[in-house]
Amino acid sequence: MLQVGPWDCERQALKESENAVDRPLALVRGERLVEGSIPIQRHFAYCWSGLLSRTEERDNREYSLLYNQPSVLVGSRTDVASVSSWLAPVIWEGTFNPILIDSIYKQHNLTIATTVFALGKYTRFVKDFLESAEQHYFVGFRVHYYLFTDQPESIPEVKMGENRSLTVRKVQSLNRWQDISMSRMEKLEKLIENELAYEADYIFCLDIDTKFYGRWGVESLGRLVGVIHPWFFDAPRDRFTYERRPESQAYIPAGEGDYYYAGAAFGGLLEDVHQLTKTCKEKLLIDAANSIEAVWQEESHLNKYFLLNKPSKLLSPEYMWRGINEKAAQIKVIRFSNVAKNYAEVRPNP
Ligand SMILES: CC(=O)N[C@H]1[C@@H](OP(=O)(O)OP(=O)(O)OC[C@H]2O[C@@H](n3ccc(=O)[nH]c3=O)[C@H](O)[C@@H]2O)O[C@H](CO)[C@H](O)[C@@H]1O
Ligand SMILES: [Mn+2]
Repeated sequence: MLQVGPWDCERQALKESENAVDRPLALVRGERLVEGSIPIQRHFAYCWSGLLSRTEERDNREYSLLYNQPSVLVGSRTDVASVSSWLAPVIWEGTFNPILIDSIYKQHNLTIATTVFALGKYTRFVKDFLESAEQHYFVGFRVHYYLFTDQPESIPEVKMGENRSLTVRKVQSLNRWQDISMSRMEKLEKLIENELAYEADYIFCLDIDTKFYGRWGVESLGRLVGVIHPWFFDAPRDRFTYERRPESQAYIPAGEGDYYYAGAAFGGLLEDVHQLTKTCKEKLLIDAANSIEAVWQEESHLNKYFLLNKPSKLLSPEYMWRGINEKAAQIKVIRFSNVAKNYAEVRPNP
């Protein structure tokens, strides 16, 4: 007589849906894995996906995470490079599994310091930046924002989630936007040196005239992290707007360079970003003493630094896009983007 157990019924039902692959990931109890067949494991994965925290609280036994087998033969993206020639990963949508990577980093109890500057009329960008960050940026992780401004009184109240905080620092007003932009390097150097050592593990330094539209999470963490500039990701390097005058410390000769990196976002471990900001500040000072200002200010120096000190991780332009309405075939998700601004109106000088 044919024995039909409860597992067989479930197995049958699941076989039918087996081709609807890409089920959400979930924690599954270890002993079920031995008992069930593959479709049954998937079934549990699916059914339990909403219950992770509750089952974890209830039961301290070991859990394993179910997900599609990673292939060593086929990359998940074939239209873009997901690794540099020095073997730094390039992070694109589809190259990582958000739930898996979150579960790995969750165990480490990390704090991500995040710096922004809003001087003069740029205070108008603060509200959208912070509100959108609360929705998309390292959700579920500890984030400490540091906001530097010449007008602390005009910084709006933004409701922060659990384990998230904002520190506002007053800084001196400056007359030229170029000086505001460049002065960030020194402020960051000092912040890391004087305050962050016991406060944070990683730091990201971001432009404020921006907004988050999609996940920016732990997949972005690395020792030294650069973001590929959205206007140059598909350009040959002779078109990159590197500083081309040998008199500047930011000089990069024709025929050299890897990528063109955005000045609007970089990060990494405190120590590595400290070294970066300190070096860029020193080079900016040497340039100033020689009466030369690099064509894209600190962004030019950042590009020189990254040429000599290769980032250990690269973020695709999904992490610093041109604008929410701008499209490119390779950009499947806009995570963080410039917001439109009238340069003449918002900047203190041309
Ligand atoms: C997408 C990108 O990579 N943007 C870079 C680019 O132009 P951007 O046009 O993005 O520069 P920007 O005007 O946003 O200035 C950079 C940042 O300086 C701050 N700020 C500037 C002016 C001001 O009046 N008040 C104020 O607070 C603010 O945080 C702003 O986000 O080149 C700049 C340097 O030339 C920086 O490297 C920017 O990061
Ligand atoms: Mn900007």
